[in-house]
Amino acid sequence: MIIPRINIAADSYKDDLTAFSALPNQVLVVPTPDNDRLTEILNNQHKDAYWIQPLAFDPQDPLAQIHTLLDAGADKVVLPYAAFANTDLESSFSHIPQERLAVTLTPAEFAHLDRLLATVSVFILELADTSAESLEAIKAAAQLAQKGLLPRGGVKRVVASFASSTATPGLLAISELGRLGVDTQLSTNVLSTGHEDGKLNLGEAFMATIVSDRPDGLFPTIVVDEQGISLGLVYSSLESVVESFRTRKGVYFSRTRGLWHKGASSGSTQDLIKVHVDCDSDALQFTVHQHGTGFCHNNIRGCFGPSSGLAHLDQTLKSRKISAPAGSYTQRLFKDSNLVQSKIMEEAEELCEAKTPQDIAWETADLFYFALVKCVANGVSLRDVEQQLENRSRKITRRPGHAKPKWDVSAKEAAAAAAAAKESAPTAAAPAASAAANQNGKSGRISMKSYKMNALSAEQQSKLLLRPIIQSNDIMARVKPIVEGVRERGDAALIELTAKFDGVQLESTVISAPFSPESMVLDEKTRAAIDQAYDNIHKFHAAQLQDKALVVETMPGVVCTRFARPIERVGLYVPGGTAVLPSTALMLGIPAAVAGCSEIVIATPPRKDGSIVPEVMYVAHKVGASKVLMAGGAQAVAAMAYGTETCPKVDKICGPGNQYVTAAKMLTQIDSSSLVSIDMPAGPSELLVIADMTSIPAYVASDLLSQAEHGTDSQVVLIAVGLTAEHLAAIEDEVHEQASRLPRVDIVRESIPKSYIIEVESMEEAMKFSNAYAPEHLILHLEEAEKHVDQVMNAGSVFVGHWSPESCGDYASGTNHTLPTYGYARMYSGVNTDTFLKHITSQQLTREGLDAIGDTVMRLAEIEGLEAHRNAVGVRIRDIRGL
Ligand SMILES: NC(=O)c1ccc[n+]([C@@H]2O[C@H](COP(=O)([O-])OP(=O)(O)OC[C@H]3O[C@@H](n4cnc5c(N)ncnc54)[C@H](O)[C@@H]3O)[C@@H](O)[C@H]2O)c1
Ligand SMILES: N[C@H](CO)Cc1c[nH]c[nH+]1
Repeated sequence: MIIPRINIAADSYKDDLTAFSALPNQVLVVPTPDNDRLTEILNNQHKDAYWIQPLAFDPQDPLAQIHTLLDAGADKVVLPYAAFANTDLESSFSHIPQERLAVTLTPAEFAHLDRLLATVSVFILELADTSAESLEAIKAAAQLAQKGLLPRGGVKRVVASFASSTATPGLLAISELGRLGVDTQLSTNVLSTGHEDGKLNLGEAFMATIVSDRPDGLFPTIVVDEQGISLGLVYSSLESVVESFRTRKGVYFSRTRGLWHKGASSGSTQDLIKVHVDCDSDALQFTVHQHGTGFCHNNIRGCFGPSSGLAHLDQTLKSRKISAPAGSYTQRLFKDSNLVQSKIMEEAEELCEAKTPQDIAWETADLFYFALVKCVANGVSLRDVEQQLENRSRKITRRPGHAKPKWDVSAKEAAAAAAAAKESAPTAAAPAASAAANQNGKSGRISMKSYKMNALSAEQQSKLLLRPIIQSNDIMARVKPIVEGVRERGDAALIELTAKFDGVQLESTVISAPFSPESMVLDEKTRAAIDQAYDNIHKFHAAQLQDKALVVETMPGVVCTRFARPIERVGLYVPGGTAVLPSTALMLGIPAAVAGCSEIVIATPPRKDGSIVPEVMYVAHKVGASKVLMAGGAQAVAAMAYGTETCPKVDKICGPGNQYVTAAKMLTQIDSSSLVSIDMPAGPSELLVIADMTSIPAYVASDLLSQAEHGTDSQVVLIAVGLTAEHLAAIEDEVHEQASRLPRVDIVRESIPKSYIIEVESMEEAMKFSNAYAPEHLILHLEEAEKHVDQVMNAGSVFVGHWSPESCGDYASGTNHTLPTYGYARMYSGVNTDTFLKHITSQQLTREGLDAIGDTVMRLAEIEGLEAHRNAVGVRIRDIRGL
């Protein structure tokens, strides 16, 4: 093997680095370790395996300089024997891995080689000539040094170094050294990638130590890409290697075509990165950067098939960056760095929360995907990332590796434990202590972002209308196998998924009516509250029922009718993930019962003990549900959509839920084999408050927080109409103070930063923004609030004036709380009695009526070319008119 010695003090050093970069190692000779050129070379993230040979060290602290060089990415530091001569090797060098140190020895110092065997891995023997005497000396040294393997694998190396051009060895001498297992180090002054007088050709010198074991004298050559992934197997000849070093391209020897410049005709050329020789010096490995479609003539990347895993993802993303299909998710990610950032944070959090091996693999895959999107979007390849890892592995001084305080979970847990201990102490001040404990070690003000409408561009205003990002593609990918599992394997899948996601091992999945009294035992106060809520909600929803048919005589003798019929079988999803919501059972069950649905199935996640909360069971009983399905999430929706052995298939699924529930509703709705419809895509709760100077800060803040506490994805918005700075500050103070006292402060700490305040000058501006946002809930904290209801065009439900907290609508006033979110209030109504009805129309015509309308129908049928339609009227008209 040839090892070029590059003097980086020379003017030609950059050209030399490039010309000899394909060799596995280079020795860089530098005047001192702290050399600017060297720093620049080592700062390049694609460091080569450089052996750094400083000619002079700081005598005060040579070890510190060696550490610095190794940490900076030097593969080895080359020291003169003098550095080891009068030192206790054990105490000075044992902390430096042997494979990171090389020593230069003059002929007079060869005898000391023995002493260094446990400290260095490379012995560079300086030779004045290639005389038989010199070769004999180096042979003896080699026999001594090459005994045994290095502790971490690999072998010790002996290198013959020829200092001056007068002593340049010929190819024969290099070959002879190679047979002894000795590498040859040569100054770049005596090497050339071309053919220059008085210089050795690099390719020829390189090949001098390599011996083919084939009758045709060729060298099997494995071609790999930058990541070491095999592209194919080819053959090299002396001539092709010489040409490859000269052009720094992939050049091989084709047994049919001779010298083969890869890609010359196809365009799939290769930049040469490295040439390695195998351990017994009879085969080569070319590392290349492959251009074009790939290496293989079958138009794929490699002859052994396409790449897989991260390398495949890296290539796919790179090609998508050039030509992603318009509107594709990846294209959206490339354009929206905020979206990528949000996804990385989201996936990192999910990975931290993942517990099972399957979930950890899933979340890691998600995180890798978005991280790689960020890399590719910014021109960073997977190889660059791997290079960073390799660079880090070269450091010998380790960082402590502590997490930043913001992410230090142990510190947070310690703080939470301290706060909890303080809370339980008899002298602790209850509210403050509970706030500290509830914050789970987090501190800092809980505040919404703030904007002034007149400072925002139209584009910025539109961005504010978007809800916190929900990645439907991702969620869909997770939900699909769940839905398919339940469709194909019914109850068995349901039981498995409930164990996985809800941590409950169920024996059976459904409770059938009549429900046992023990399952719905409630204290009096709770029962009375549910009863009163039930009565009000029932009253309001019963009033919506039009039990009389609509009858209109559109022309004399032409009577059109519309009448309602209940949807027979309905499935009601009652969320139960982060909060148990019997109120949702009321909001869905009552209109279904009022509408007259004959089969009502209520699905809700079971508690850890495998039971359903008695409040939900009591509501199920009151609304006449036939079954309670003990399942949550996508699996519950799938069970109701397709039916299982125990869960009846329903015709419509209603109810809110998290993103898995919503995605499953949408998936099953578009599957025509399920024949199921849904109410609407109801997602994370949201609220918009419009407040003027008559608003009461504590009330405004309490309303905002009432929805912010639902989930981390909830969003609340405050439109401040002409508020003074003091008034606004009072609301913000209330938000922080009230939030800090909430048991669900952890959720609020995540949802409030996704929420915002927007200051406007007038009510017109406020209403315009609110209608564009189309909130699920709208609260008017305004003077004479009722006068503004007329201007509300888009909202799920409106709460008018200071005395109408949104919570009343959530529970008991009578209106429904299952409402459209994400802006769907532009086109959807909240759940109501009609949700559980379908309308059928009918008509009856008299003889006179048909006579009067007949010509119109026949003409229109004629225009559409539908003769049978025309004839159905014509055949009767002929009788009526006696034609
Ligand atoms: N718009 C409305 O009218 C309205 C009303 C009430 C509640 N909500 C909303 O409903 C939502 C309720 O969400 P929730 O999570 O508390 O309860 P949920 O019942 O909707 O979801 C819980 C279920 O999600 C599934 N799940 C959890 N992690 C999963 C994962 N990693 N993969 C697959 N499935 C998983 C589990 O099966 C679990 O049973 C909240 O966003 C709330 O704001 C909306
Ligand atoms: N606010 C929710 C609708 O977005 C419903 C609810 C249930 N319990 C309390 N609130």
